Amino acid sequence: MNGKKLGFIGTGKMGSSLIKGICDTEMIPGSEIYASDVFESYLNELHDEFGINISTDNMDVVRDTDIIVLAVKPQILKSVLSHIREEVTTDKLLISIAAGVQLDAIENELKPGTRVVRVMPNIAATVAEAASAISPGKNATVEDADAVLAIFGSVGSSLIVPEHLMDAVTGLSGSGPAFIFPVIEAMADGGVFEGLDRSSAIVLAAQTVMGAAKMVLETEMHPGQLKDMVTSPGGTTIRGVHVLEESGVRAAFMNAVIAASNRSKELGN
Ligand SMILES: NC(=O)C1=CN([C@@H]2O[C@H](COP(=O)(O)OP(=O)(O)OC[C@H]3O[C@@H](n4cnc5c(N)ncnc54)[C@H](O)[C@@H]3O)[C@@H](O)[C@H]2O)C=CC1
Ligand SMILES: O=C(O)[C@@H]1CCC=N1
Repeated sequence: MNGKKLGFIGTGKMGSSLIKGICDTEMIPGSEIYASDVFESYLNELHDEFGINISTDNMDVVRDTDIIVLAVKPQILKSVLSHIREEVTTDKLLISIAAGVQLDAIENELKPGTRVVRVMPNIAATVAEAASAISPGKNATVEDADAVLAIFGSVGSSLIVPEHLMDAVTGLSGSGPAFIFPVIEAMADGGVFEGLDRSSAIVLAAQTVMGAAKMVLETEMHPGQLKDMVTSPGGTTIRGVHVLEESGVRAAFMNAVIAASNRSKELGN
């Protein structure tokens, strides 16, 4: 980070997840992180746990830092931008993680030449396993894009996508953890139905999802090929796969991603 200070405006679920992930991985020490929120209790918790600098005034964060993550709800982003506009000089870099809000809508609220990068991370930043996609704005430099890739790469994986695909990313990996948590819960329910205790069932289900994901990422084999490795002819797994296919599970997951992407498009209008 070359001594650059990082700021967060908004320390709710996503802001605090990013701060926790970044502090835990020691990408940036808490003493170099500044955060503001309207709720003092969120700030105090983060200050006590990670030693970050806190304020209830967003202007303090803008003044004291070089890179500022906007982690407020899309619906209030515009009012936050208009409030901080005068302090956002061209030597600062703004990062928006707001779902749906397009780069030009952000840039238009700020002074000409302001450097903005749009990012869609996910909540797994809190355990340094986020999937993040990044789209640099028209004034962002290559160094800006690299810095943002490094920050979000420190709490998971990060890649660059053209901005028109950000809604797709939001539907897939931004919202995706909420599609997988119920899968883990439901698989554990199945285990409980068959007699396992709840906590063992949850550990077995969660580890199974993590192991399957790791195999996809590390072997680079097609998920279908990996599925075939588990399904013995006439065995147990194919019986379960048949039930899932009868339930239309693939279409349900596709439709969930499409619905969430469509909502992201709506938020941008
Ligand atoms: N929750 C998630 O999994 C993800 C959220 N996002 C995006 O992150 C952003 C934040 O979402 P969440 O953290 O889920 O929402 P949240 O509601 O948990 O956090 C928003 C925070 O902003 C604070 N806030 C409200 N008005 C403010 C103001 N004027 N100045 C400073 N802080 C203010 C709130 O007190 C709250 O702590 C949204 O734009 C969302 O689209 C992106 C990826 C994943
Ligand atoms: O549900 C939402 O709107 C936010 C954006 C992606 C994940 N959570």
